[in-house]
Amino acid sequence: MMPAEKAPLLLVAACALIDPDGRVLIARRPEGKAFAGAWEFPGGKVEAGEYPEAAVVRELREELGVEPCERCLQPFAFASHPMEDGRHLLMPLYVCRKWDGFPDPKEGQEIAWVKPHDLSRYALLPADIPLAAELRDRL
Ligand SMILES: Nc1nc2c([nH]c(=O)n2[C@H]2C[C@H](O)[C@@H](COP(=O)(O)OP(=O)(O)OP(=O)(O)O)O2)c(=O)[nH]1
Repeated sequence: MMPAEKAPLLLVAACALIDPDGRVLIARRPEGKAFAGAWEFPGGKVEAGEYPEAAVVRELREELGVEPCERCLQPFAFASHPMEDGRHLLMPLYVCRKWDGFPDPKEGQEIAWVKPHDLSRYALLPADIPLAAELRDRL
């Protein structure tokens, strides 16, 4: 899709949790959500007045019951992607290697710990495909 010259931005913040073996946590969007069945990095929309790191902490808590160390969220890459509804997605992706708690899917989503070079085997959301390539090449 050709990007439109003007489009309202949708700001979403996401995070790749990295375990001690270098695997990345991805989650499968549950039934009932837009893009159900696609794999993504945990995260969600940044609320009005919220900064992106706080949005990541809030979403990881809500979706997975984990408490990342906010200082340990490391900016890694971003997605800039035209959406089908006419908006334009801008999504910083952080990486995080330190958190409290054990990731436990709270919203019926499936989760997987995946080696970066295996991320391409999963049906990721389109905006995430270049991010997966960056994780493979730079992590
Ligand atoms: N969380 C997340 N969203 C992504 C990724 N890649 C991508 O294109 N998106 C898109 C899908 C959605 O259009 C949007 C995020 O919306 P969402 O529905 O997950 O956010 P949310 O949890 O705040 O949603 P809600 O409360 O409105 O249901 O960003 C990704 O890796 N992680």
